[in-house]
Amino acid sequence: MATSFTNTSLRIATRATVKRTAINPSTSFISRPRPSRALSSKSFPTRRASLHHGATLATSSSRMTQPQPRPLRERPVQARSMFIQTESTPNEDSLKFIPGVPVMEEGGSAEFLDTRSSLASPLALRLIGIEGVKAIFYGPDFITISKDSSTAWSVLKPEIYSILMEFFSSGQPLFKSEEDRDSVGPQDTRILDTDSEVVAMIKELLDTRVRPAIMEDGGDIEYRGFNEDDGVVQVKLKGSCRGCSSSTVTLKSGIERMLMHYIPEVKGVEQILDQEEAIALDEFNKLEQRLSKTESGKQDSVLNWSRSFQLRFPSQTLSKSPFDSPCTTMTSEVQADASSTTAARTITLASRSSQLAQIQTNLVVSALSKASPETKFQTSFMSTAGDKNQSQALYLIGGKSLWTKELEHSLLDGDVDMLVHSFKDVPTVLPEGCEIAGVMEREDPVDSLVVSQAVIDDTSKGWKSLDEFADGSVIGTSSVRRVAQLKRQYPKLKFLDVRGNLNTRFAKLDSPTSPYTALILAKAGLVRLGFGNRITADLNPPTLYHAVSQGALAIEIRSNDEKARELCRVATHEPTEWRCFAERGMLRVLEGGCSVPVGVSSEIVESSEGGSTKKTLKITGTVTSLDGSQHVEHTEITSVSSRQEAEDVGKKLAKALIAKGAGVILEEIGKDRERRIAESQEEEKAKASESAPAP
Ligand SMILES: NCc1[nH]cc(CCC(=O)O)c1CC(=O)O
Repeated sequence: MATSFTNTSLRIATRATVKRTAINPSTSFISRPRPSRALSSKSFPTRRASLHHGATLATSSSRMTQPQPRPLRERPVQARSMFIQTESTPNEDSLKFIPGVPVMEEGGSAEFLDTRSSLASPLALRLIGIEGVKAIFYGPDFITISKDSSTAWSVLKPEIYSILMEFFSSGQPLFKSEEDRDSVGPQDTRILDTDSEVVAMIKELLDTRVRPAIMEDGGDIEYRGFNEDDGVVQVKLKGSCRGCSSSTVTLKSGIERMLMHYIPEVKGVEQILDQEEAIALDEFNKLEQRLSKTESGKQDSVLNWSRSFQLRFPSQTLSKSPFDSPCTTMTSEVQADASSTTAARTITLASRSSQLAQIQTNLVVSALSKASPETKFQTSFMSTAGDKNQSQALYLIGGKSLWTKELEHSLLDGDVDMLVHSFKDVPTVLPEGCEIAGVMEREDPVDSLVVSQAVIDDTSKGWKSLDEFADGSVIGTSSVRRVAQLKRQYPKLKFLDVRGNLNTRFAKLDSPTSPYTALILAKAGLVRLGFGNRITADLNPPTLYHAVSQGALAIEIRSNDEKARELCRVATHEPTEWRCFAERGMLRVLEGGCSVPVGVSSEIVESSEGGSTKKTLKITGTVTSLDGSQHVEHTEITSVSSRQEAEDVGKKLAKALIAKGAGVILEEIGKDRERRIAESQEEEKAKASESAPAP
């Protein structure tokens, strides 16, 4: 990373918490019409096995001692459905390509550093043949490609995309033969009969705890040995971690501490470096020393920086979770003083790193660029608490700012300038210093029913609406709002949580062992991701009132950023803005986040009245008890002439709902949530004491 310090994108290059992707809508995403079926009926095995001592460790390890026969099979053909996503890694010269289909289907990983090793895999061979490509790494569902720093991604990407598309749509196997696959895959963490208990535990921890987190950032770690005399574990960092300076910090503060915590015999972790990595690291250390000596305000001629710098290492890295994504929690940050402004300011838009969030951010960028062609925009993606916690019910994690908190930190720190959110995920109360300055035109805000393909194809069923579903049919949704409203009208239906991105959800829906008859999802997300053709029916009010601000995108800025506010204003769709502010006004009074069963529907009707246009807001709000037994509904119809007035109508609506009994329903829900949170905390505590290290 040291070489990238020489330009003005200093903060970009060094903040690993912020993932950046250059804006180039035509190449960032390559999309084609979706097929009528889900991409893959196979969901990835999760490797986040929980770690217990003794017995559990032994049983889960035996799985690894007896490798299963793994027949080489044709890959499913994805001819019409390729959608390749890229994700930046903490290493500027490594990029994660996510084809949306499994890569290493049986788990594991493989790395190719030259033509010779690439002979095992036709895909790797083609990729390594691209001039400027230095290494290829296969993960479970991604391919990390590393380049030399003198070649730009913009030069490499088109060819990489076309090779990946061609390969994944051909149905060819990833490896030439089974032996080839076995020869490249990591054998390192397979637990052998000859391994001591300590080594088995190290391998288990690396495999179940460290590896999945590192893979998030496009890298991998390999176990290389354990010295019983001095207690040092040797590892090798691969993929995007190869030659990346922040991975050294990760190694020391994260992996080492964790291994030492669980295994008292471990006294340290040491990285095995290739020669060129050793040189790069040495350079980094020198630079780091130089930086810490640089005094405030002094000119640093070598790097041409004009301001003061701070070198900050996070002081506390392992407060709660023993190990999280290495580069989001443990990284060295070099930060330039943010006040070094230039005439042409580049506006950085940030969002979550999900595919939908990236698409939405790009939509906003193109709207802003249209409104202000002379302004430069770039994007930055990061994962949030909501993304990381995929297992717990949303209802229980509950924190209203699940999807926005980390992003808001970056905004307030001045690392980014605009946050792009699904408006429905934005809490009604924003942090001090932040505000919503832009609202883009809304997609259809309704929820849609997506019936499983098997049920549609089954001639004895062929159900296309909730009315037709047999008693006991299971609907997949994690939204208490949807469950509450539908329980009330369809007591025959059952509801089951479903999480993950849309591909994962469709895979769950269409799996042969699927418990679900159908899913209910926001139409806007389906449409934006190109899954519109999977919609079986829309569920309009009064069957189902949608979530507050559903289908709209909001741009959040720092309140003191006039330039950003001005840009947002031009790109704002006023009717959407007013409707959403009215809906949020209601929710704010009801004090609910997206996890309370509050539904809404709104419209603004324009009419001419004596030469001027009159805008009439019609808004209906609903509050339903969790079991569907109680339900209140109220409608306001008022003429409005500003966003503020619209918001006030929403507040008035909320008060009317409370007067009709909504307050009692919400209070009961609040109590229920507290009880369930307490229960799940008890469970966690019990689990934690079970798995605590032996004294
Ligand atoms: N809570 C998840 C969420 N947040 C935003 C959307 C996409 C739809 C939108 O922009 O409102 C979704 C998916 C869903 O509810 O199905």
